[in-house]
Amino acid sequence: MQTYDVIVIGAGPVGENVADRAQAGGLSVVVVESELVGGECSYWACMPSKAILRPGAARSAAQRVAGAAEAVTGELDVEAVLKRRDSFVHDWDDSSQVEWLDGIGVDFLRGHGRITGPRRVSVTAPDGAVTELEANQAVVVSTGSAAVLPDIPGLADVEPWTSREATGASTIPRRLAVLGGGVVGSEMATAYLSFGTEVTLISRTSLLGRMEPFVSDAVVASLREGGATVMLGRSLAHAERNEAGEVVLTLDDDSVVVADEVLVAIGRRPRTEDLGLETVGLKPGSWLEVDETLRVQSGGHPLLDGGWLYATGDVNHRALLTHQGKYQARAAGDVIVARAKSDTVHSGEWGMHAATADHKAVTQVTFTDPEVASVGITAAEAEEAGLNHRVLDYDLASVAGSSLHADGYAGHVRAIVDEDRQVIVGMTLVGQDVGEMLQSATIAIVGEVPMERLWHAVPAYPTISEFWLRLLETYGRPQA
Ligand SMILES: Cc1cc2nc3c(=O)[nH]c(=O)nc-3n(C[C@H](O)[C@H](O)[C@H](O)COP(=O)(O)OP(=O)(O)OC[C@H]3O[C@@H](n4cnc5c(N)ncnc54)[C@H](O)[C@@H]3O)c2cc1C
Ligand SMILES: NC(=O)c1ccc[n+]([C@@H]2O[C@H](COP(=O)([O-])OP(=O)(O)OC[C@H]3O[C@@H](n4cnc5c(N)ncnc54)[C@H](O)[C@@H]3O)[C@@H](O)[C@H]2O)c1
Repeated sequence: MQTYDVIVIGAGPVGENVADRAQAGGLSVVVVESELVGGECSYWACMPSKAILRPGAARSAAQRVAGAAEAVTGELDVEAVLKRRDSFVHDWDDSSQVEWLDGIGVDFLRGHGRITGPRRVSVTAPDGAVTELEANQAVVVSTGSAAVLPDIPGLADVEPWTSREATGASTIPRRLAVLGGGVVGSEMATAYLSFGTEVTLISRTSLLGRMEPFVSDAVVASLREGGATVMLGRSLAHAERNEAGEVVLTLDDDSVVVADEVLVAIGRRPRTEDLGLETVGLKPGSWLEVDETLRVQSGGHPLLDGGWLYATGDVNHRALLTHQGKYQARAAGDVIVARAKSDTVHSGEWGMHAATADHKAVTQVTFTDPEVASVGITAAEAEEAGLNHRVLDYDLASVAGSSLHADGYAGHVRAIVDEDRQVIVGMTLVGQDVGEMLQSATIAIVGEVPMERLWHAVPAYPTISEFWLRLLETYGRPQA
């Protein structure tokens, strides 16, 4: 039995950050990882997906500026794109990340971690060796999530791609069908379209359905303009591979889509099935519900007494995004230290040990073309919450900076204002390169900057950020 103050199961971006904060606070920490240190994000998600999206975005950006367009006339060099992707994923080798853990004084065990009882974890190494661990202070579950594969007749037999195969491909199919119009489906449709693949995107609903409605309209229009077939309001009924090796998908209206591969991107499930949750009164395979300090809700179960179990990142289902998970990790690592030292815990709204932004200011950039950037709530969510609010809309094409940025720039911004407090509580932008403008809205929301004060935050001319001024003009000058 080896004893540490903190045991972290899962060394994705989130687990790594919990370990870093707890260690920096003077606690002894061990991290357990069954695959690669760096997790899904580094090797099969954020980094490779953005690496394969960026060349298409760079080409389109040049093609939208007369003068530059004439200099960019060819197709993407897909081999070079994939080579650049491989450099971002370090050829799926995590030695630099393992070295980093070592450098910060965190111990590392490669193997599958399972909880065996209160504060106890058993680790089975790839060679079958078992190490038993005990935590003085906390066990933190940061095991992330995996792609959901629906139980649709024939689908498993066609060996569908998940996001792992889509982001890690070494050869590009001529035809790709994409099932699911969420973030993964929309981004991968965009990337493969840029490679010259014939893309068919099948979605039950509009695309990126939880966002403002104008988002789907813009992304669907641009995918179609780029040559993709986008089928909305359709689901998959049956799949098979024919003798020629093609994937034949039959949809609910009996229409048929034929492709070389099918990517299934219909959401995520928590990686908690084989984690020993049953040994502490929790349900295997469930998301781990946490309080504001990321401590797993005990539901009164005596085995969780003392609040020793934490869950950070995708596995707690608060916001399945790397940056939100890392934000939780900083709070969790610090609060474990505070509790260990009997220091004050700041768990109130916006306290340093509370993950308040998970409810009020989740940020997300979807790297479709046009990009989508969102923070806080949508108009529909404000309505649902019964908030006294006002919706401000502005056409980004009418901003001087955007017309300089790209010929025929198309885009839209919507802000949601809490009228009782006169502060912005949500913003969504669609348009080329809007991702880099999101942080200004995030600061306005988290800082609860009054509309009246925002008039003094003067955007530089001629930048796209002048949309701020246009939104304020739409809202109206403060009355004397
Ligand atoms: C295609 C795709 C693109 C994405 N792009 C973005 C993006 O651009 N921006 C963004 O913010 N988010 C993006 N995401 C989401 C992002 O990948 C996740 O939110 C993030 O990886 C969550 O981090 P995590 O540390 O919680 O989990 P993970 O990254 O999943 O890491 C969990 C780790 O735990 C390990 N593990 C699991 N079970 C055990 C066990 N029992 N014992 C030991 N180890 C275990 C796993 O091997 C894994 O390494 C994307 C997701 C996908 C699928
Ligand atoms: N740029 C980014 O920030 C980024 C990129 C990729 C992924 N991610 C994260 O990864 C997570 C997973 O992405 P995702 O796209 O897999 O999930 P998602 O939840 O974004 O979208 C899943 C889509 O599939 C649909 N769907 C569900 N069941 C279906 C079924 N049986 N048949 C057809 N459609 C079905 C849903 O209606 C939804 O539109 C997201 O929550 C996101 O936060 C983020």
